[in-house]
Amino acid sequence: MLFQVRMDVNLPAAMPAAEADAIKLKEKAYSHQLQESGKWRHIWRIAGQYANVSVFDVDSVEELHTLLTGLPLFPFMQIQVTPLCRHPSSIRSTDQ
Ligand SMILES: O=C(O)C[C@H]1C=CC(=O)O1
Repeated sequence: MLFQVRMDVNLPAAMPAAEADAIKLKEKAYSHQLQESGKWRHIWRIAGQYANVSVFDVDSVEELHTLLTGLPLFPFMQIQVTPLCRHPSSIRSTDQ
């Protein structure tokens, strides 16, 4: 099951830089692990914003929920989830 996920990050202005850097490092490692597993298919920065658009390939909505709530930055994110299905005009398989 494919889902588009938009993540908008809002770290508190009062958060010490070292704490923010530590969370971002954990987030990067978590994200790399999920990208390597194939669960997190795409991640794109939204130009000019501390936000991304990602595509997740998961077995269930519950799995997506578990992965998203496990993000180290989850407490500081607004997340929008959009289910995706194959477009009839697409020349690509869902594997690409
Ligand atoms: O920077 C972001 O968009 C937030 C988050 C998502 C992956 C990651 O490494 O950080």
